[in-house]
Amino acid sequence: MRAVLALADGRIFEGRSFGAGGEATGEVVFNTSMCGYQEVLTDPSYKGQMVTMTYPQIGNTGINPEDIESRGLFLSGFIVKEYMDCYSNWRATMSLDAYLKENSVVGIQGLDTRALTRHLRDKGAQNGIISTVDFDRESLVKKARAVPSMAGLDLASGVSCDKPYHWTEGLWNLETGYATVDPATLNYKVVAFDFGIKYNILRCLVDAGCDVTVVPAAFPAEEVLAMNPDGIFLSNGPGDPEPLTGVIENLRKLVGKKPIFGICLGHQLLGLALGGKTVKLPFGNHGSNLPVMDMATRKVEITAQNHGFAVDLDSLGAVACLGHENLNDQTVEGIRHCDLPIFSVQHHPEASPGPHDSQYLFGRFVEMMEKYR
Ligand SMILES: NC(=O)CC[C@H](N)C(=O)O
Repeated sequence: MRAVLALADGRIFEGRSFGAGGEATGEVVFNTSMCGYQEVLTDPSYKGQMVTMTYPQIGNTGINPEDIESRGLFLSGFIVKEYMDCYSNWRATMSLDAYLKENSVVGIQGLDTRALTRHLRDKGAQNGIISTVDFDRESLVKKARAVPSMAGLDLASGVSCDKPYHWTEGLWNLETGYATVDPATLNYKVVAFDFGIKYNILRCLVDAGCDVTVVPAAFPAEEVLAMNPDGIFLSNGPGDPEPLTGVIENLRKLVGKKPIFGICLGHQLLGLALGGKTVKLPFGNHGSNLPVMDMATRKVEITAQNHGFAVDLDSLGAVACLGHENLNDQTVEGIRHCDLPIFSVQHHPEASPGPHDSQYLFGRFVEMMEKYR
Protein backbone atom coordinates (compact mmCIF):
# COMPACT_ATOMS: atom_id res chain seq x y z
CA MET A 1 0.00 0.00 0.00
CA ARG A 2 1.21 3.49 -0.89
CA ALA A 3 2.39 5.84 1.89
CA VAL A 4 3.71 9.39 1.70
CA LEU A 5 5.87 11.42 4.08
CA ALA A 6 5.48 15.19 3.74
CA LEU A 7 7.64 17.68 5.63
CA ALA A 8 6.52 21.14 6.74
CA ASP A 9 9.03 22.76 4.35
CA GLY A 10 7.29 21.12 1.39
CA ARG A 11 9.64 18.18 0.73
CA ILE A 12 7.79 14.97 -0.13
CA PHE A 13 9.00 11.36 0.08
CA GLU A 14 7.07 8.53 -1.57
CA GLY A 15 7.12 5.12 0.08
CA ARG A 16 5.07 2.09 1.07
CA SER A 17 3.04 1.48 4.18
CA PHE A 18 4.03 -0.92 6.96
CA GLY A 19 2.75 -1.12 10.51
CA ALA A 20 -0.51 0.74 11.07
CA GLY A 21 -2.14 2.66 8.22
CA GLY A 22 -3.80 6.05 8.44
CA GLU A 23 -2.19 9.36 9.28
CA ALA A 24 0.41 10.38 11.87
CA THR A 25 2.13 13.66 12.57
CA GLY A 26 5.12 14.73 14.65
CA GLU A 27 8.62 16.14 14.61
CA VAL A 28 10.74 14.09 12.17
CA VAL A 29 14.14 13.15 13.62
CA PHE A 30 16.81 10.63 12.62
CA ASN A 31 18.44 7.96 14.77
CA THR A 32 21.87 6.58 13.81
CA SER A 33 21.76 3.35 15.89
CA MET A 34 22.61 0.27 13.85
CA CYS A 35 20.54 -2.04 16.05
CA GLY A 36 18.10 -1.84 18.95
CA TYR A 37 15.01 -0.58 17.13
CA GLN A 38 12.77 -2.17 19.76
CA GLU A 39 14.35 -0.10 22.56
CA VAL A 40 14.04 2.99 20.34
CA LEU A 41 10.34 2.28 19.77
CA THR A 42 9.64 1.88 23.50
CA ASP A 43 11.65 4.93 24.66
CA PRO A 44 9.02 7.39 26.02
CA SER A 45 11.31 10.33 25.13
CA TYR A 46 10.15 9.95 21.50
CA LYS A 47 6.60 11.07 22.29
CA GLY A 48 5.51 13.57 19.65
CA GLN A 49 8.22 12.48 17.21
CA MET A 50 8.51 10.33 14.09
CA VAL A 51 11.82 8.44 14.01
CA THR A 52 13.84 7.77 10.87
CA MET A 53 16.36 4.94 11.26
CA THR A 54 19.50 5.68 9.20
CA TYR A 55 20.52 1.99 9.29
CA PRO A 56 19.04 0.71 6.02
CA GLN A 57 17.46 -2.64 6.99
CA ILE A 58 15.10 -2.74 9.94
CA GLY A 59 12.98 -5.64 11.22
CA ASN A 60 15.54 -8.46 10.77
CA THR A 61 15.49 -9.54 14.42
CA GLY A 62 11.74 -9.20 14.90
CA ILE A 63 10.26 -8.27 18.27
CA ASN A 64 10.82 -10.11 21.57
CA PRO A 65 9.05 -9.80 24.94
CA GLU A 66 12.22 -8.68 26.78
CA ASP A 67 13.73 -5.63 25.06
CA ILE A 68 11.14 -3.14 26.21
CA GLU A 69 11.98 0.18 27.83
CA SER A 70 8.54 1.29 29.02
CA ARG A 71 4.89 0.26 29.19
CA GLY A 72 4.22 1.10 25.53
CA LEU A 73 5.15 2.89 22.32
CA PHE A 74 4.96 6.67 22.56
CA LEU A 75 6.42 7.80 19.22
CA SER A 76 3.93 8.70 16.49
CA GLY A 77 5.62 7.34 13.35
CA PHE A 78 8.46 5.06 12.22
CA ILE A 79 10.42 5.62 8.99
CA VAL A 80 12.78 3.02 7.45
CA LYS A 81 14.58 2.37 4.18
CA GLU A 82 13.87 -1.35 3.89
CA TYR A 83 11.55 -3.23 6.24
CA MET A 84 12.44 -6.94 6.62
CA ASP A 85 9.39 -9.07 7.31
CA CYS A 86 11.24 -12.42 7.47
CA TYR A 87 12.80 -11.96 10.90
CA SER A 88 15.17 -14.38 12.59
CA ASN A 89 16.23 -14.35 16.25
CA TRP A 90 16.03 -16.96 19.00
CA ARG A 91 14.04 -14.61 21.23
CA ALA A 92 11.69 -13.19 18.58
CA THR A 93 7.98 -13.83 18.97
CA MET A 94 6.50 -11.48 16.36
CA SER A 95 7.34 -9.26 13.41
CA LEU A 96 7.97 -5.52 13.65
CA ASP A 97 5.07 -4.95 11.25
CA ALA A 98 2.64 -6.82 13.55
CA TYR A 99 4.02 -4.97 16.59
CA LEU A 100 3.49 -1.54 15.01
CA LYS A 101 -0.03 -2.56 13.94
CA GLU A 102 -0.85 -3.84 17.43
CA ASN A 103 0.31 -0.52 18.91
CA SER A 104 -1.27 1.69 16.19
CA VAL A 105 2.06 3.19 15.10
CA VAL A 106 2.08 4.35 11.49
CA GLY A 107 5.15 3.26 9.51
CA ILE A 108 6.59 4.08 6.10
CA GLN A 109 9.30 2.16 4.24
CA GLY A 110 10.95 2.19 0.84
CA LEU A 111 11.90 5.87 0.86
CA ASP A 112 15.42 7.29 0.55
CA THR A 113 16.28 7.70 4.26
CA ARG A 114 19.75 8.94 3.34
CA ALA A 115 18.31 11.88 1.42
CA LEU A 116 15.79 12.50 4.24
CA THR A 117 18.55 12.48 6.88
CA ARG A 118 20.73 14.88 4.88
CA HIS A 119 17.72 17.15 4.44
CA LEU A 120 17.03 17.16 8.21
CA ARG A 121 20.72 17.82 8.92
CA ASP A 122 20.75 20.76 6.49
CA LYS A 123 17.36 22.26 7.31
CA GLY A 124 16.88 21.04 10.90
CA ALA A 125 14.40 18.64 12.44
CA GLN A 126 10.90 19.69 11.44
CA ASN A 127 7.30 18.59 11.62
CA GLY A 128 5.94 16.14 9.14
CA ILE A 129 3.06 13.83 8.32
CA ILE A 130 2.93 10.21 7.15
CA SER A 131 -0.27 9.31 5.32
CA THR A 132 -1.69 6.21 3.68
CA VAL A 133 -5.00 7.90 2.93
CA ASP A 134 -4.31 11.40 1.61
CA PHE A 135 -1.88 11.76 -1.32
CA ASP A 136 -2.54 15.37 -2.16
CA ARG A 137 0.77 17.20 -1.73
CA GLU A 138 -0.67 20.57 -0.88
CA SER A 139 -3.09 19.16 1.66
CA LEU A 140 -0.33 17.07 3.31
CA VAL A 141 2.11 19.98 3.61
CA LYS A 142 -0.69 22.13 5.06
CA LYS A 143 -1.37 19.44 7.69
CA ALA A 144 2.36 19.15 8.49
CA ARG A 145 2.57 22.93 8.98
CA ALA A 146 -0.40 22.84 11.36
CA VAL A 147 1.40 20.53 13.81
CA PRO A 148 2.45 22.50 16.93
CA SER A 149 6.20 22.99 17.41
CA MET A 150 7.98 20.75 19.91
CA ALA A 151 9.40 23.85 21.63
CA GLY A 152 7.01 24.97 24.36
CA LEU A 153 5.16 21.63 24.72
CA ASP A 154 4.90 19.84 28.07
CA LEU A 155 4.95 16.20 26.97
CA ALA A 156 6.52 14.64 30.08
CA SER A 157 3.44 14.95 32.32
CA GLY A 158 1.51 12.73 29.90
CA VAL A 159 3.96 9.81 30.04
CA SER A 160 4.83 9.76 33.77
CA CYS A 161 3.41 7.07 36.09
CA ASP A 162 0.19 7.76 38.08
CA LYS A 163 1.42 6.64 41.48
CA PRO A 164 4.69 5.65 43.20
CA TYR A 165 6.01 2.10 42.78
CA HIS A 166 8.97 0.04 43.92
CA TRP A 167 11.44 -1.42 41.35
CA THR A 168 13.57 -4.53 41.99
CA GLU A 169 14.50 -5.90 38.54
CA GLY A 170 18.23 -5.94 37.74
CA LEU A 171 20.16 -6.12 34.46
CA TRP A 172 19.66 -8.82 31.80
CA ASN A 173 22.03 -11.73 31.34
CA LEU A 174 22.11 -14.61 28.90
CA GLU A 175 21.54 -17.43 31.41
CA THR A 176 18.70 -16.04 33.51
CA GLY A 177 17.26 -13.05 31.66
CA TYR A 178 16.48 -10.04 33.86
CA ALA A 179 17.80 -10.52 37.40
CA THR A 180 15.34 -10.55 40.32
CA VAL A 181 17.14 -8.82 43.14
CA ASP A 182 16.37 -9.24 46.86
CA PRO A 183 15.64 -5.70 48.13
CA ALA A 184 17.41 -6.58 51.40
CA THR A 185 20.71 -6.58 49.47
CA LEU A 186 20.20 -3.01 48.19
CA ASN A 187 21.90 -0.43 50.41
CA TYR A 188 21.04 2.95 48.92
CA LYS A 189 17.52 4.33 49.04
CA VAL A 190 16.81 6.27 45.86
CA VAL A 191 13.70 8.21 44.83
CA ALA A 192 13.49 8.37 41.03
CA PHE A 193 11.30 11.01 39.38
CA ASP A 194 9.56 9.52 36.33
CA PHE A 195 9.36 12.02 33.46
CA GLY A 196 9.18 9.11 30.96
CA ILE A 197 11.77 6.81 32.52
CA LYS A 198 13.45 3.99 30.58
CA TYR A 199 13.39 0.67 32.43
CA ASN A 200 17.10 0.06 31.89
CA ILE A 201 17.91 3.13 34.02
CA LEU A 202 16.03 1.46 36.87
CA ARG A 203 17.83 -1.85 36.21
CA CYS A 204 21.21 -0.06 36.23
CA LEU A 205 20.35 1.67 39.53
CA VAL A 206 19.39 -1.70 41.09
CA ASP A 207 22.57 -3.29 39.71
CA ALA A 208 24.60 -0.52 41.39
CA GLY A 209 22.95 -1.32 44.75
CA CYS A 210 19.99 1.09 44.82
CA ASP A 211 16.60 0.36 46.35
CA VAL A 212 14.46 2.42 43.97
CA THR A 213 11.05 4.01 44.50
CA VAL A 214 9.73 5.61 41.32
CA VAL A 215 7.48 8.64 41.79
CA PRO A 216 5.31 10.67 39.36
CA ALA A 217 6.68 13.86 37.76
CA ALA A 218 4.60 16.09 40.06
CA PHE A 219 5.41 14.27 43.32
CA PRO A 220 5.96 16.98 46.01
CA ALA A 221 9.53 17.64 47.19
CA GLU A 222 8.35 17.63 50.81
CA GLU A 223 7.11 14.05 50.46
CA VAL A 224 10.38 13.00 48.78
CA LEU A 225 12.35 14.42 51.72
CA ALA A 226 9.96 12.75 54.19
CA MET A 227 11.00 9.41 52.65
CA ASN A 228 14.57 10.29 53.65
CA PRO A 229 16.31 8.80 50.59
CA ASP A 230 20.11 8.63 50.21
CA GLY A 231 19.79 10.17 46.76
CA ILE A 232 17.38 11.53 44.16
CA PHE A 233 17.32 10.54 40.49
CA LEU A 234 15.81 12.63 37.65
CA SER A 235 14.82 10.64 34.56
CA ASN A 236 14.80 11.15 30.82
CA GLY A 237 11.57 12.16 29.11
CA PRO A 238 9.98 13.75 26.04
CA GLY A 239 9.64 17.32 24.86
CA ASP A 240 10.88 20.72 25.89
CA PRO A 241 12.05 21.02 29.54
CA GLU A 242 11.24 24.75 29.88
CA PRO A 243 7.42 24.51 30.07
CA LEU A 244 7.70 22.13 33.06
CA THR A 245 7.69 25.09 35.46
CA GLY A 246 5.95 23.25 38.34
CA VAL A 247 8.51 20.43 38.15
CA ILE A 248 11.43 22.90 38.06
CA GLU A 249 10.08 24.76 41.13
CA ASN A 250 9.68 21.44 42.95
CA LEU A 251 13.26 20.38 42.11
CA ARG A 252 14.63 23.68 43.45
CA LYS A 253 13.40 22.61 46.90
CA LEU A 254 15.59 19.49 46.70
CA VAL A 255 18.84 21.19 45.70
CA GLY A 256 21.26 21.13 48.61
CA LYS A 257 19.18 18.59 50.55
CA LYS A 258 20.29 15.27 48.97
CA PRO A 259 22.73 14.02 46.31
CA ILE A 260 21.08 14.30 42.86
CA PHE A 261 21.81 12.54 39.55
CA GLY A 262 19.94 13.37 36.32
CA ILE A 263 19.84 11.86 32.83
CA CYS A 264 18.76 13.65 29.62
CA LEU A 265 15.49 15.52 30.35
CA GLY A 266 16.41 15.12 34.05
CA HIS A 267 19.76 16.80 33.29
CA GLN A 268 18.01 19.65 31.46
CA LEU A 269 15.48 20.12 34.30
CA LEU A 270 18.35 20.18 36.79
CA GLY A 271 20.08 22.88 34.71
CA LEU A 272 16.88 24.94 34.81
CA ALA A 273 16.37 24.33 38.55
CA LEU A 274 19.92 25.63 39.13
CA GLY A 275 18.98 28.87 37.36
CA GLY A 276 20.27 28.03 33.86
CA LYS A 277 18.65 27.98 30.43
CA THR A 278 18.10 25.34 27.74
CA VAL A 279 18.22 25.73 23.96
CA LYS A 280 16.69 23.80 21.07
CA LEU A 281 19.30 22.21 18.79
CA PRO A 282 18.90 22.21 14.99
CA PHE A 283 18.51 18.42 14.68
CA GLY A 284 19.75 17.07 18.01
CA ASN A 285 21.56 13.83 18.68
CA HIS A 286 19.76 10.52 18.41
CA GLY A 287 21.85 7.36 18.12
CA SER A 288 24.19 5.02 19.92
CA ASN A 289 27.57 5.94 18.46
CA LEU A 290 28.29 9.43 19.79
CA PRO A 291 31.67 10.33 21.35
CA VAL A 292 31.73 12.13 24.70
CA MET A 293 34.59 13.23 27.00
CA ASP A 294 34.35 12.92 30.78
CA MET A 295 36.05 16.16 31.81
CA ALA A 296 37.02 14.70 35.22
CA THR A 297 39.16 11.91 33.72
CA ARG A 298 39.51 13.13 30.10
CA LYS A 299 38.47 9.63 29.00
CA VAL A 300 36.34 9.31 25.88
CA GLU A 301 33.25 7.12 25.93
CA ILE A 302 30.95 6.14 23.05
CA THR A 303 27.42 6.94 24.12
CA ALA A 304 23.72 6.49 23.42
CA GLN A 305 21.87 9.77 22.98
CA ASN A 306 18.37 10.98 22.23
CA HIS A 307 17.82 14.69 22.63
CA GLY A 308 16.75 17.79 20.73
CA PHE A 309 17.40 20.31 23.52
CA ALA A 310 20.58 21.09 25.47
CA VAL A 311 21.73 23.03 28.55
CA ASP A 312 23.39 26.39 27.94
CA LEU A 313 26.51 26.27 30.16
CA ASP A 314 27.09 30.05 30.24
CA SER A 315 23.63 30.56 31.73
CA LEU A 316 24.71 28.56 34.80
CA GLY A 317 27.50 31.02 35.64
CA ALA A 318 29.59 29.85 38.58
CA VAL A 319 26.93 27.43 39.89
CA ALA A 320 27.96 24.42 37.81
CA CYS A 321 30.77 23.44 35.47
CA LEU A 322 31.10 21.24 32.41
CA GLY A 323 31.10 17.59 33.48
CA HIS A 324 31.01 15.97 30.02
CA GLU A 325 31.33 17.29 26.48
CA ASN A 326 29.97 15.95 23.20
CA LEU A 327 33.01 15.68 20.88
CA ASN A 328 30.96 15.93 17.66
CA ASP A 329 29.06 19.18 18.21
CA GLN A 330 30.50 20.38 21.56
CA THR A 331 27.07 20.40 23.20
CA VAL A 332 27.03 20.37 27.00
CA GLU A 333 26.96 16.65 27.71
CA GLY A 334 26.96 16.89 31.48
CA ILE A 335 27.16 19.34 34.37
CA ARG A 336 28.65 19.14 37.84
CA HIS A 337 27.58 21.45 40.68
CA CYS A 338 30.53 23.46 42.00
CA ASP A 339 29.75 22.92 45.70
CA LEU A 340 27.00 20.32 46.10
CA PRO A 341 26.85 16.54 45.38
CA ILE A 342 24.85 17.05 42.19
CA PHE A 343 25.67 15.98 38.63
CA SER A 344 23.85 15.05 35.43
CA VAL A 345 24.45 13.88 31.88
CA GLN A 346 22.72 14.54 28.59
CA HIS A 347 23.48 11.07 27.21
CA HIS A 348 22.16 7.69 28.30
CA PRO A 349 24.53 5.62 30.49
CA GLU A 350 21.88 2.88 30.58
CA ALA A 351 22.36 2.40 26.79
CA SER A 352 19.38 0.31 25.55
CA PRO A 353 20.25 0.50 22.79
CA GLY A 354 23.93 1.28 22.73
CA PRO A 355 27.36 0.71 24.23
CA HIS A 356 27.88 0.35 27.98
CA ASP A 357 30.90 2.69 28.25
CA SER A 358 29.06 5.17 30.49
CA GLN A 359 27.56 2.70 32.98
CA TYR A 360 30.23 3.79 35.51
CA LEU A 361 28.07 6.88 36.16
CA PHE A 362 25.64 4.82 38.26
CA GLY A 363 28.63 3.81 40.39
CA ARG A 364 29.62 7.47 40.64
CA PHE A 365 26.13 8.28 41.95
CA VAL A 366 26.42 5.50 44.57
CA GLU A 367 29.87 6.78 45.67
CA MET A 368 28.36 10.22 46.08
CA MET A 369 25.48 8.87 48.20
CA GLU A 370 27.95 6.87 50.33
CA LYS A 371 30.03 10.00 50.94
CA TYR A 372 27.11 12.26 51.92
CA ARG A 373 24.86 10.06 53.98
N1 LIG B 1 15.80 11.47 26.08
C1 LIG B 1 15.43 12.58 26.69
O1 LIG B 1 15.27 12.64 27.91
C2 LIG B 1 15.12 13.75 25.81
C3 LIG B 1 15.11 15.07 26.50
C4 LIG B 1 14.36 16.14 25.72
N2 LIG B 1 13.04 15.70 25.44
C5 LIG B 1 15.11 16.48 24.45
O2 LIG B 1 14.65 16.17 23.39
O3 LIG B 1 16.17 17.07 24.50
